[in-house]
Amino acid sequence: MNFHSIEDTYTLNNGVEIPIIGFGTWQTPDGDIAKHAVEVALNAGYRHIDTAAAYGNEKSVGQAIKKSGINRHDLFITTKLWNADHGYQSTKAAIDRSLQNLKVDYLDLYLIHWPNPVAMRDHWAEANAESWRAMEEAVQAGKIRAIGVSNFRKRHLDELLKTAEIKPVVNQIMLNPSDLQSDVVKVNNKLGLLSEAYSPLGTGGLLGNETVKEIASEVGKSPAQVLIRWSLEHGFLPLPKSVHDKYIQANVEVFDFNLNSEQMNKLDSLHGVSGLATDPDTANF
Ligand SMILES: NC(=O)C1=CN([C@@H]2O[C@H](COP(=O)(O)OP(=O)(O)OC[C@H]3O[C@@H](n4cnc5c(N)ncnc54)[C@H](OP(=O)(O)O)[C@@H]3O)[C@@H](O)[C@H]2O)C=CC1
Ligand SMILES: O=C1CO[C@H](CO)[C@@H](O)[C@@H]1O
Repeated sequence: MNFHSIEDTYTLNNGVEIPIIGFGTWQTPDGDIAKHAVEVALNAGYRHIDTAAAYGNEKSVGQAIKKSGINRHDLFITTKLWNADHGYQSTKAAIDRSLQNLKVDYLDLYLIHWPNPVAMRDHWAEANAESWRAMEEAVQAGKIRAIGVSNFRKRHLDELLKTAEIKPVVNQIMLNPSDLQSDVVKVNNKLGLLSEAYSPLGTGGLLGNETVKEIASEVGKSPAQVLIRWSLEHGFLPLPKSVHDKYIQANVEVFDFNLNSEQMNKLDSLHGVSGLATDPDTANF
């Protein structure tokens, strides 16, 4: 893939442009830490922030965005519907709550966080369909520009598409050399969904891997930069998270090198070294 800068975008299947790297915020504590991290990210050139109601930091993300003075239209903000809020009425309320927390008039992308919460296990398909209907209405009302899913597998997508009038644009899944999830990526591609790569660094667990370190020294970059570049080379959209200024900055300095096919193959063969994606049908939340 031929990317040149953090300003490059992918085009979603509804025509909306999405910046090719998003700033992750899971486990970024609400308050000063989240505000500072987002501020540093925006200064470093990130324009795409990935948060979720479940991360508990939407308010701080919103405050940092406001303080930055960056034009709202130059930002891309994603948040997600938490498991407790599935269903038509609850989803409507959850969307309004996220808008209120973030202090924005619209969201760029809103995702169903998990397809099969424990509390919905006997009626997950109906719950997703109802949540989706509320999300579609929010699109019609101008509250959301694009809607998508996260942690969905083929069966969840097939069910959703039976009733969806607006097609999902994104499936955000765990994607890194430890789990390529080729079956899910294949389905995403077939359906025209962009694969967003969460935990691109294996939540930090891949950074000490010998193969990753060896390739990092071959190309003169850090392990994190190699993993983020790996994601882009695959056509995924990586969402690296950090609360440290120097890492936040370094994680977007990935446009001055490439990985050759031998290096990509070596990384692709690291299956399981840092765990596998959680099965959404048995996940305990
Ligand atoms: N939809 C979903 O279900 C999920 C979505 N996500 C999204 O994806 C994002 C990223 O995934 P996440 O699992 O958080 O983790 P990442 O794979 O992005 O790894 C983050 C970890 O790596 C460390 N780190 C980051 N950059 C560097 C660097 N350059 N050098 C050394 N260490 C570094 C961070 O430390 P430190 O912060 O201390 O700097 C942190 O411990 C999330 O924040 C969230 O937005 C994640 C999980 C599930
Ligand atoms: O985004 C996420 C971060 O971690 C959570 C677990 O604690 C997940 O539920 C969720 O997918």
